[in-house]
Amino acid sequence: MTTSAPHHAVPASSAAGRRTDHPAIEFVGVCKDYLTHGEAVPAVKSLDLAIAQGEFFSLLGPSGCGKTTTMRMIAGFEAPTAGKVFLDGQDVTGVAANKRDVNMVFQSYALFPHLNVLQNVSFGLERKKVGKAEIARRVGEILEIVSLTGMEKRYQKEMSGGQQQRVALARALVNHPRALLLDEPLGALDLKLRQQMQIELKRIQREVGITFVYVTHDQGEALTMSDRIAVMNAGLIEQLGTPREIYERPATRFVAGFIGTSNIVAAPVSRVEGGLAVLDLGPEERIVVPVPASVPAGREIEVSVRPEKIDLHRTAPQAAGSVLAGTVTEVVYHGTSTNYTVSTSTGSDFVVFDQNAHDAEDVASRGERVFLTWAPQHSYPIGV
Ligand SMILES: Nc1ncnc2c1ncn2[C@@H]1O[C@H](COP(=O)(O)OP(=O)(O)OP(=O)(O)O)[C@@H](O)[C@H]1O
Repeated sequence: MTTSAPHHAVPASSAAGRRTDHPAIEFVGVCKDYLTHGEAVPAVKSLDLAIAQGEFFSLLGPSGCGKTTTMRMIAGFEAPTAGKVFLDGQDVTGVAANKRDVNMVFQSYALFPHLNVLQNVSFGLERKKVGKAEIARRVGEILEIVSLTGMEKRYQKEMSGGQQQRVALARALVNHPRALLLDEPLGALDLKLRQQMQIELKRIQREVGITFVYVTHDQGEALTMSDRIAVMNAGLIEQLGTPREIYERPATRFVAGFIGTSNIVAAPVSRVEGGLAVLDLGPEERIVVPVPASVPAGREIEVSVRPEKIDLHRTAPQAAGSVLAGTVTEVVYHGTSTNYTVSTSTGSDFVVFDQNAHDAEDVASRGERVFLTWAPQHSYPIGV
């Protein structure tokens, strides 16, 4: 096993009883090329990343962006073409997968069909020759955490998909790995069960205190469960932050478009007043957005605003912030909200989510002229 001097220090914390001054997982200048038909094709390009002890960390991005490759390099199933991988401050770049003390959970549960729940979860500990009483204690504890107490005698075919995934989780957690890697583990479940399991997974992670690295292309899933998210695109991290930071302040156009729905307008700054840029779009139409002092009048910027931040009016409003006029082209009733598409003079269609808190006669109809307003702090410039 190759080891190096401790890498660099972060505040001490504990995960599964482990105390260390290092990130649970760290990538330094990691690149991964795959050799395809004699040609090196980059899958991960220069990744620097530190995942804290006990963190629920998600890698989020579209198909082919390099999420699974990144995960496989943590597990040791792939070796980086360049750079180093550290676990708890220890250089594991050349260490075999079975010596890394990380476990993986996949979409397919890969349970032993001829073993019951108890036997499936005990299997790894028995192979490690852990004592019978200790196995019973640890298995009992983990089955309680994943809410499977009472199902010890069941076989795979006698359980629902969600229950099978809990067994797979219990089996992966029972020997207290340094980190648990989860690759789209809820992909096979239907929507309702998936949403239940998202909340359950977060609770389980909090209870066991083990670092979870979660791979998904589902932004809702990542926003619901993660402490932090790395949004990946074409082998690079586009943005790394808390769910709120990623959603409220997408750093790039890609992130703004990939996470939720964004309305984006590009226009020159007419003037800057007290930290707010005003983009005049017509006699009564303007966008008002906070900008840093470095943005001068005359510069074209892209401004983004989320659909739920916009108020829709059927008569011209008196508003201090942004005002746009437009025509409703689409009205879709969603139960909790009505979603409007509004064609505006900016050349972009705007999407507005209107909470259904008012009477049915207040709903605007297709073809109607409407006004959109939102507060300055609810829009932000992209990449400024
Ligand atoms: N073994 C391999 N050989 C050659 N190319 C590969 C191999 N594995 C992955 N790739 C390529 O590397 C890139 C990243 O793949 P990766 O599986 O990491 O993406 P992903 O984000 O996990 O995608 P998905 O969500 O579809 O699983 C893709 O372009 C993929 O085609």
